[in-house]
Amino acid sequence: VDMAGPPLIIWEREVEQLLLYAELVPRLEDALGKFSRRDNAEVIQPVRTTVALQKHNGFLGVMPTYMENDGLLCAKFVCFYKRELGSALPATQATVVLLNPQYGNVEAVMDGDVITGMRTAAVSAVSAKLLMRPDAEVLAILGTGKQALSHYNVFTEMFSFKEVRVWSHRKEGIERFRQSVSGPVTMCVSVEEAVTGADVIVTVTRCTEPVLFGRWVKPGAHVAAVGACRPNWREVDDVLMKEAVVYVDSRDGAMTESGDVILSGVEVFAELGDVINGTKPAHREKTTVFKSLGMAVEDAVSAKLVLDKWKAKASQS
Ligand SMILES: NC(=O)C1=CN([C@@H]2O[C@H](COP(=O)(O)OP(=O)(O)OC[C@H]3O[C@@H](n4cnc5c(N)ncnc54)[C@H](O)[C@@H]3O)[C@@H](O)[C@H]2O)C=CC1
Ligand SMILES: O=C([O-])C1=[NH+]CCC1
Repeated sequence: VDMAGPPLIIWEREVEQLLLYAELVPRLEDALGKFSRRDNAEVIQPVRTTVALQKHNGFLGVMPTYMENDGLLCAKFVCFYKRELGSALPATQATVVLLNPQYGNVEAVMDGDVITGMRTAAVSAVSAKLLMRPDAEVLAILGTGKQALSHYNVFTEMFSFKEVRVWSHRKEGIERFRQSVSGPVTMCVSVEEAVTGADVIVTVTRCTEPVLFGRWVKPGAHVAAVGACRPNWREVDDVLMKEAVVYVDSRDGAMTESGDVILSGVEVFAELGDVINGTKPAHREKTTVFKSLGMAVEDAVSAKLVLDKWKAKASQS
């Protein structure tokens, strides 16, 4: 172990080349299951600490975790901002740090943007795998940013939808999105048009007020709600939250950070990890919402996968 040397630096392009959904998804399922077992000897993951960046209308989120049996000590620093509508600046910026749990030195510093994009989308895909109806045909994505793109990629890789619809508040956004994906998309000018009759709906906007309303959602649909990560931000309305069986990544995270959960007053039915562990049922036939906030264990197993693959590649050359 090189405790004195500088950490490895692995940046965006390399992370992009090394991370594959097919390898990431099973590791994320394992991490979600471990987290929900609440065994402190296995996983420690406190709710992330957020520091307000008042002048810049944003927050720094610090997301540490220790996964003892995996020998993983990791922290992500993620800044996220409430941007003006149409701002070209990114909504989030992230860096992941892997430490040696025995010695405490930093082993690797990695770009966290690709990891955040891919692990968030892959976890939403896991929620769909568990909670959507088996005959799901239509996917609707609200938003056309980074998360929209990663969600499109993993959902079309894992499932075969007959139609993928995309909505954004700006036409240019949808056009750009259409040009950056390899498969077909139906461009929608209104949210209602995009979600009516959809079997799976992904909300990946920067909205702080509801953009998806329950009255438009087909009974039995599955919604992965990914934006709105502050206790006073919303992306979906009370009608949808109350109609749905609500699943989350972390109960404590949702009760601390999710405006959609806190302000609608709904009861969280289960964590995704509970379903993976077989301790809570998957209500596929009902309308379901998976409220995602993002967890450190997801970043940790993603970063470990990147590091392992980086090392394997380095030893070959
Ligand atoms: N649950 C999780 O683990 C994570 C959640 N997020 C959240 O996901 C959301 C999307 O993130 P990115 O794709 O990186 O952002 P982005 O900035 O790349 O894309 C945001 C999208 O929202 C649209 N948008 C912006 N303001 C809007 C408004 N007022 N109404 C409707 N649409 C609006 C933009 O046109 C764009 O299509 C953010 O809220 C972010 O905080 C991000 C990372 C992880
Ligand atoms: O988990 C994550 O990286 C984030 N969740 C909300 C903004 C960033």
